[in-house]
Amino acid sequence: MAAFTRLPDLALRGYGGAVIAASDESFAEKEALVRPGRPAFQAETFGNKGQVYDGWETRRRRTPGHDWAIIRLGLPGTVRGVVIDTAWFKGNFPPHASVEACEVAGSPSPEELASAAWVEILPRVDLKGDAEHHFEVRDEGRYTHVRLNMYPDGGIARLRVHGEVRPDLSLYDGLSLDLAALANGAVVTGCSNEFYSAPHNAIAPGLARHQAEGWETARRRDEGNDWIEVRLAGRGVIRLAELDTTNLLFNAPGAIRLRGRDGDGDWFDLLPRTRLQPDTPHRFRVEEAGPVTHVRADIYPDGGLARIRLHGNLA
Ligand SMILES: NC(=O)NC(NC(N)=O)C(=O)[O-]
Repeated sequence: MAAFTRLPDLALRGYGGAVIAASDESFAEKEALVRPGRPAFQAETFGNKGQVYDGWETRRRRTPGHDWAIIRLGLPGTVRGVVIDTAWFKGNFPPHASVEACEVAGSPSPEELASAAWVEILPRVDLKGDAEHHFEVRDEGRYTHVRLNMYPDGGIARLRVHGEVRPDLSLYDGLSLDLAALANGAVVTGCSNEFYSAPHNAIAPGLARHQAEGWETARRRDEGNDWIEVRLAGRGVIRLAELDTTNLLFNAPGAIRLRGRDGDGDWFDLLPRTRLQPDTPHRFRVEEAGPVTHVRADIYPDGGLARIRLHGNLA
């Protein structure tokens, strides 16, 4: 698997991504492109529009041109790689695709985006049927939207746009914010175990609807404890910690300890070892702590967290 897939998928529906326009979606809906999870398939499930696919599928073109879809990134940022997945599209995959990107502030309509300064971040590539294609992107731009082009027509199950989140934090000037939020530019820099679900889930937007939408570790069989480390959105002072064990009923940690460090400095306590309850959104004030750039949460002994939110102010 390409290294860039460790980075968050900026287009993911759960991160606020949306497919806002497409040239055509006669056979299967464009929204599927940014759905989480592997594409599903059941043979010979014919509806009134043909075989049912978990993906975006256009009609067979009878005119020149090509099909395209515009995706608003939920998290604007720099793209390091894209995954174009033609899963289950075997006799109807597009033989070629390309990806463009643009940066437009605010909330532009699809019509307004037509005249944006689109940059080709992935030149036309060859595609196979029923395959996950990984393409590295070498472009330092910050983008808010991407346009997936397929030549000439066909079906693509998923588009993943992995990269580094680059939010516009000027909106928060003078205000407090969640310094640990992925959407604000925080990133998980390490964790002890991610057997069941990814640590980035713990700093994702919104609430976890079930256990798999949080971070969950395997059962520990030694004397140690699990932990997660986050590089904050910026250097800041934390005032309030929200430590959410929602959906962890029989596997919530028994306790948690929060420590912070400022750059390369030593770790110091933000929250001493504190008891946790299962399936509970705990809130704790953080008193008298100096500015930090990184936070480490130690959970005892294992389990995971649905969410970790660290509200405060940029220093
Ligand atoms: N059997 C098919 O999948 N046919 C086609 N697509 C759908 N969805 O039925 C097609 O023509 O590309």
